[in-house]
Amino acid sequence: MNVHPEFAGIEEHLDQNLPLVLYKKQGAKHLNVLLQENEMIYEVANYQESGFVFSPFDQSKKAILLPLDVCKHITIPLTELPVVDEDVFYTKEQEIKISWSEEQKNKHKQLVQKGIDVIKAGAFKKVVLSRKEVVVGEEAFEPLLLLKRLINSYDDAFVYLWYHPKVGIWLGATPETLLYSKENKFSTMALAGTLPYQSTEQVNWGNKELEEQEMVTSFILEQLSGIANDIISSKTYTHKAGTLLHLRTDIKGDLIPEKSGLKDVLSILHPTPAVCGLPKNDAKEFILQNEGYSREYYTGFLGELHMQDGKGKVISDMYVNLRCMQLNGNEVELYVGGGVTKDSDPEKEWEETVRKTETMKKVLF
Ligand SMILES: C=C(O[C@@H]1C=C(C(=O)O)C=C[C@H]1O)C(=O)O
Repeated sequence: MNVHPEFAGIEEHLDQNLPLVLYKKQGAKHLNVLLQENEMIYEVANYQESGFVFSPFDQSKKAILLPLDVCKHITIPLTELPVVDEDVFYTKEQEIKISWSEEQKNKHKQLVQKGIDVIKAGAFKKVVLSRKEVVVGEEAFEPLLLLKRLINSYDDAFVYLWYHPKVGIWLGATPETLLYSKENKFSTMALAGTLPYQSTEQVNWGNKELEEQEMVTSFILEQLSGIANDIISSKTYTHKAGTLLHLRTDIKGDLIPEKSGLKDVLSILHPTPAVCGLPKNDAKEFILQNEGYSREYYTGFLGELHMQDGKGKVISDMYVNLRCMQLNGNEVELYVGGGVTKDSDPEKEWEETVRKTETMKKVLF
């Protein structure tokens, strides 16, 4: 097997502390690489730029851009990535390391209970509540090795490694598209509701999951109705994401250029009730006041802004930053959450977050 000649350059780029992103789309056979040639931090100004966007959850904070005109852009066939130890499809069954305490568990359950109480009191209908879990390894984790394992494990996800010396290293394998657009055509999805995958996708979804996913679909349809034409939504179906199942509805249509640019569409959609809640502003306020930590880029979005696809067409292709982690030497911070409604059970919500950490933990050890 030939290792692609550019690969050494990527390692060197990381060693030189220069910004980069490496990413693979669902089912793709190649890795995209953008290597920024200086260490400046560029912010997205108006979403008319070209490059790779990395946006935080909290829109009052700026999104970062790796601008195409200061980046070297390479694509590497997956067959030419370096071989790693377990380089068959990564199916290793392993014991998942526990890295949470009873105290953290109780804290999260109390947060969920508070969410339920506020919903029952009529303040809002849904809120997505999350937490951060820290995993400590015996030695420093190797970002490129973790990326390779994520690629091997989650072919259906958008898998990435993003680095900026002023922000840090983030990695993830997200199942959720925020917005794809080509000319005036767009597509998005409503993804919510979670069950463990236990060797079948034929599962009976409960009312809680059906309702919380429906809220996401209705929100998206309602928000887009003023700025898009010919909106079509698919049937709601079960979508497998690693060891989890979600409910998913695909939505597509035509944007009305006079009514909305990409910036407007993104600010209308983000954060959707899949990661924030409903009504959006009340839920967001509750999150910022009560979660007790900063989500940073988790549940933000990331992806291509006005870049060429394989056929030379200019597209934008953004994903919600889920199943993600921040790497810092031998410490990894995992970010996980779940949707809370009046029918939520704090114990089950806790377990759901534990299962979500497994997506990342599987590739750490
Ligand atoms: C918030 C997360 O995931 C989101 C919440 C889901 C849920 O509440 O069931 C399902 C998929 C995602 O939209 C996460 O993975 O941390």
